[in-house]
Amino acid sequence: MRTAYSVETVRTAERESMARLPEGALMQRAAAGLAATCAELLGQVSGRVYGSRVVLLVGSGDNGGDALYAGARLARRGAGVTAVPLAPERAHAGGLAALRRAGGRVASPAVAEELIERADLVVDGIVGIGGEGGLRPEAVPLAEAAGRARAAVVAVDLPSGVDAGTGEVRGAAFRADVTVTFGAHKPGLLIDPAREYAGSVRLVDIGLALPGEPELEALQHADVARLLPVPGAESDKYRRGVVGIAAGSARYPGAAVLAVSGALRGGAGAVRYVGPAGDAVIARFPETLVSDQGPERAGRVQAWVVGPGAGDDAETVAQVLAAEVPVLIDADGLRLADAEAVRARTAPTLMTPHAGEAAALLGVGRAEVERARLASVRELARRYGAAVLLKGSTTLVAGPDGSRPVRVNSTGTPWLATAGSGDVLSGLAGSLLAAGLPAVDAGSVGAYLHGLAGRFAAAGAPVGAHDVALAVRRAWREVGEVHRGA
Ligand SMILES: NC(=O)C1=CN([C@@H]2O[C@H](COP(=O)(O)OP(=O)(O)OC[C@H]3O[C@@H](n4cnc5c(N)ncnc54)[C@H](OP(=O)(O)O)[C@@H]3O)[C@@H](O)[C@H]2O)[C@@H](O)CC1
Ligand SMILES: Nc1ncnc2c1ncn2[C@@H]1O[C@H](COP(=O)(O)OP(=O)(O)O)[C@@H](O)[C@H]1O
Ligand SMILES: [K+]
Repeated sequence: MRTAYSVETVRTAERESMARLPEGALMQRAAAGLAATCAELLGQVSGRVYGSRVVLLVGSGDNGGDALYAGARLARRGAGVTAVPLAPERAHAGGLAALRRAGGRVASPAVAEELIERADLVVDGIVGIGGEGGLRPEAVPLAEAAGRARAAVVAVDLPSGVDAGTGEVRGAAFRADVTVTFGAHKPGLLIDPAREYAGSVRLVDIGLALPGEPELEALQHADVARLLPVPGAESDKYRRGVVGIAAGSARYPGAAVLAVSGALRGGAGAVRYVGPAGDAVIARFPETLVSDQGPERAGRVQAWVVGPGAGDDAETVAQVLAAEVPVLIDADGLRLADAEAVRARTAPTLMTPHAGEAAALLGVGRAEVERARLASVRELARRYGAAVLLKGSTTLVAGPDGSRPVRVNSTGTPWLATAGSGDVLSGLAGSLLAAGLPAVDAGSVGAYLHGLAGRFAAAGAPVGAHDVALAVRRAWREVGEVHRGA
């Protein structure tokens, strides 16, 4: 499990470690890790460290201190290192002295853009977890120059300008090729839009003992492998779970077919389809149990999926919400569901909106949800008393009370932004619910497999939702391998 901790938790751990260690020890560990990554990148960009040109952009806090000490290490290896302190009188004094002792130079912000243009490596040490608000105006031209330059850009702890705790980006921010972060991932490094600014993220262990719960957790292969439902010798199709799919309409029969295609690959022993698209479903998947009697009379299921392509069929949604089994609500179902009925449910509920649907439920604009995904998913979970999976470039899954930790999915690909791929996900996650997974696990395991399947199906070229459904089996096998190997 990969985790991310809030700034507050990291600060507490930092204080505890500092009390035990000699002064400056944490910063030296951070700087050593940072310098190692810088040296590696210089090797890639200019073939060597010796003789390469490095520019340090230095703010007035410890983030700048990290950059200066790392710069001193590079200067000792023969790099030409120039520091540009944005507020020279307040730059980290020990760091500046160390850089000078190692042969590094110090330049005025007036020449920063020129230096950046000629650099092999730019180190963004302007601001880290002490940052508030967006990048300050004087730093904006530097971020733009770094974006234009051919130099590799390394961010210290975080790209300056992004919000460490939420992943929000207000205005300009540095775009890094690599971010070297210390002690723990910060939530912003795993959540868009900030995640995109961070490039690839490397964690340097500086020996922090992190107490308390993480803010975010990301499942990895081994975690998913442990959660996958696998039939035992005594299993039969009913014991494996029956998932009911109440989806599709005369207008959107394809949504039903796609939800069923996901459900057939999610571990339930049988898929029951209820709705007006039975003929289309059977034509594609003869193994489906089809009924046109409505959810109440369709026969037993262990979980329902309701909503994909459902049009305006509010009665079906109401019937599903009244069932005493886990329910996944997606797409039109989210619009048609009565909020009181959702809150009154006693069995688990998993809602799976994309940003637009989440915005409609919260009564805000879509951009607001995309800007603040973590707060949005938590707020929805709290309001509905339901687990919520917020889809999109970063998929987040929050438990019913929106508390910590929220799961973040790391496997997706933008190729998944294709019509109907959400329907596949709802069938898949619903099937996992029917197989007995708790709502947050069903959502996060579903998103994990779906993301991996999207990668396999796409392999660098466009895909349709159907291709994603087909690739779920490969994703499952790949994850399962870890388990068998363990
Ligand atoms: N956690 C750990 O264990 C360890 C942490 N370490 C490192 O310490 C870093 C945290 O250091 P920190 O607390 O000194 O804050 P930091 O991020 O340098 O920024 C504060 C300064 O920036 C300024 N400033 C504020 N907002 C701004 C903005 N929007 N745009 C521009 N400037 C802005 C503000 O200046 P002022 O308001 O005074 O002008 C303030 O003085 C952390 O990220 C990591 O790198 C490691 O050394 C080892 C162990
Ligand atoms: N930029 C992106 N990066 C990664 N995954 C994405 C991106 N955009 C969309 N997705 C994923 O694609 C799927 C789209 O679902 P949804 O928006 O419901 O589409 P539809 O309604 O057409 O099925 C979701 O799983 C979502 O997380
Ligand atoms: K930074």
